[in-house]
Amino acid sequence: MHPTPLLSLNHIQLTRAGRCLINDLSGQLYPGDALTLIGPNGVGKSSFLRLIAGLCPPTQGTLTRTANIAWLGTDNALKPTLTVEQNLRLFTPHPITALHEALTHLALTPLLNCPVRLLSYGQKRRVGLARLLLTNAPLWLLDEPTHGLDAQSLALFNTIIATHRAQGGCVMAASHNPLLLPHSHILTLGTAIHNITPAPLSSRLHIAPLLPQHIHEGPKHPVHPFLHHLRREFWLALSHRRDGIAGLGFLIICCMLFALALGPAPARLQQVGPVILWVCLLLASLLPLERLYNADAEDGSLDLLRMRLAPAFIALGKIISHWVTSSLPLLLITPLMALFFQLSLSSLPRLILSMTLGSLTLAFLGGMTAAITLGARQNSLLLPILTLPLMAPSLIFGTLSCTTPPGPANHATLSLLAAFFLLSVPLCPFIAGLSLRDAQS
Ligand SMILES: Nc1ncnc2c1ncn2[C@@H]1O[C@H](COP(=O)(O)OP(=O)(O)OP(=O)(O)O)[C@@H](O)[C@H]1O
Repeated sequence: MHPTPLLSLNHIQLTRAGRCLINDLSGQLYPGDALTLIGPNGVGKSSFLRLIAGLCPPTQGTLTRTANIAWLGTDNALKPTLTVEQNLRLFTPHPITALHEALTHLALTPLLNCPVRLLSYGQKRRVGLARLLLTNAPLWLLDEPTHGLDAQSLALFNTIIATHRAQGGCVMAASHNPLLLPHSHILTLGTAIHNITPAPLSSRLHIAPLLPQHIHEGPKHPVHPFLHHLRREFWLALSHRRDGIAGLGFLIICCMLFALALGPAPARLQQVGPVILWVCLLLASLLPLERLYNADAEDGSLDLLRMRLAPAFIALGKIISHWVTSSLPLLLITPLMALFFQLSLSSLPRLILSMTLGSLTLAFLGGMTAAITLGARQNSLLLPILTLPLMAPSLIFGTLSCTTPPGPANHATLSLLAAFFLLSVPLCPFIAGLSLRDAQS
């Protein structure tokens, strides 16, 4: 029986920025195969890999993958403040034995507890390669995988590639070195006709034609990828506690300054207090939004997330974790802040309910605008300019709900506030997802 191809390309065309990079490319890759993409700078090697990874759609043609993919881009998708072990556990929790095995294969065991910011370029690349071993995905897509590696690391790289192929895996790599992967098909980009040059027959004979059931897929993850994503986001937010502390500091100082400026006039303080609290919460919650997608986009993690989850779910996970780690602590200290404005105890439940609804709406709107402005220069300016006007209706009804006496009018303002929130729940992650997809492709 003939093995099933892991990847089939059928008359693929790829155009970027109006330039045709690939035209009418067809071919298949089977278990054990390797393909090296070569060609001068800017010819489309990375773009082609992104196309195979599903990060960039073909202009024409169809692509069929029968195997999961593992991705190593030009960035290693590593968080500088986390250790090697924490970075490797960030995307998927692996059994400790698998992790140690991967680290041993890449001679990284002594660096297990070292923060990634202290590693050299080549050591970071080796951590990126270790992540490949942990994915258990049969199809590896590698962009300049050996960049920065010394002779010893190159030998380790060759060993893991050979082992992966012998186990029925398949490797596709962009490189300026056509000899990077031994016995590899070669695809030279930048020529008028793109053909995959087959590897020499003799070199392919020693690769056993493994059947798909022989592909090493490893254990399936027990928890849904969205829960992994949420877990990762909470973990990262906790490791960036400074952002949360900055928001708390901002809220406390602003409320204190307003209370001092207004002076000891209880009636005035009670009248404007809820409005000031509302505005301060809004501004404090905006502070960490700029980093929501930027950090992951810059280090290549967003590409890895895209391969596991639909973009709308990436946005949803980030919005939830942003609200829990940034806005919830602000809400929890609201009763204390209310003391500055001498607000009565009886007014607190309404104030907290309206601020909760408002901060949730802001998290969803901010999650959407942060995705829309991703990649834009000056996005730290654009973000509040886009978000704050969208928040205006919630701000108006939120502050009204705190200042109107209990009754039908008050219920109406709270209901409208809740309606804005409910509207933002499906709409904002959806729009954010579209923006993330566009920003990456
Ligand atoms: N997001 C994008 N939007 C539009 N055009 C892009 C985008 N990314 C890359 N390009 C263009 O696509 C072309 C191919 O780029 P790509 O990065 O795929 O080349 P490459 O062969 O990998 O280059 P290198 O060897 O320098 O890494 C270039 O002309 C580049 O300007």
